[in-house]
Amino acid sequence: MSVENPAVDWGQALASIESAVNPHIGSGKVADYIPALARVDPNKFGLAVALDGGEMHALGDADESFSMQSISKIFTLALTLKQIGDDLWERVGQEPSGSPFNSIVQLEVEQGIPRNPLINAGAIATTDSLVSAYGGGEAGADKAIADLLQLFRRLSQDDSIAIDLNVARSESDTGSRNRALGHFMASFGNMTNPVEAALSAYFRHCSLAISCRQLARAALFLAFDGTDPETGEQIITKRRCRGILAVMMSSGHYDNSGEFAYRIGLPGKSGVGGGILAVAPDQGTIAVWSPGLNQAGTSMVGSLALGELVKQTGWSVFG
Ligand SMILES: NC(=O)CC[C@H](N)C(=O)O
Repeated sequence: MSVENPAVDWGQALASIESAVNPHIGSGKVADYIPALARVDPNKFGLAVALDGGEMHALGDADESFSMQSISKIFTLALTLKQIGDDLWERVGQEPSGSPFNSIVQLEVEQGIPRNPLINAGAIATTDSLVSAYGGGEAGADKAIADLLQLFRRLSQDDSIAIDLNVARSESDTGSRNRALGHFMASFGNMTNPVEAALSAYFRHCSLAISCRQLARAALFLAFDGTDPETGEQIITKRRCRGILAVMMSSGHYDNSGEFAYRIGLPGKSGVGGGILAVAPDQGTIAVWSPGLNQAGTSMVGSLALGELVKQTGWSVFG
């Protein structure tokens, strides 16, 4: 669906992004329901664009690590589809929820089947499938996380990427809502592992610490039909890559997904750590980070930066 664009003048594009975001740096509200995230400096802003062939353009705090949070759900989904294939879709839907990320209301009406793999309930169910694919229980959770971490390190070409265990602990200590989602799905028979085992993997993948530069590099396979354009490694098939991008477009920002698609026109995924990953098919990936969030949990300044980037590059998939 992408269109041919003339070469982008990156010097000019980054300068326009910088002047568009500067007056707004610090706006929005830092997530505080996970105490470890509340301590992050709201004035941070970083952006990185990764292109085919290793070309990279960056701005601001692009080398500083932040908490990946729900952006990790994309990589968990990719690895789960690789491990168990389309069986996943028997227990998780593909429809937008129109509800907040941690909502429980639809689950009762829809018999414990979460709307999509990017809301918390759907990501917990997906993680549960992944844990089972690695043998199940706490040992399966540890193996799944070890493999996911290894995938990140390989894709970002950086072995220093790690899980921030303080954030993971903080999430677990305040994780009543996610536990409720897990047990509620279990009551409908939609959990295969003990809820705590699935959650221990879920909290850990949400707590991966990563920089914009590392994230943009790691996600590049999503812009090139599931294959890392530099190494040639196929991470997922073209068909599944297309499916993941479709789910990102329709559900990547919860009840803010429609507005994001309207304004930016790229498949994306936000996290309450203030990161947003956006994918421009056949062009490249963009990772942006600024901790202040809007009501739906999407970075305010990050989304402004993406709006300006699309204006400068013409990268919207809608032409
Ligand atoms: N939207 C998000 O980034 C939410 C992820 C967070 N780890 C949670 O479970 O609540």
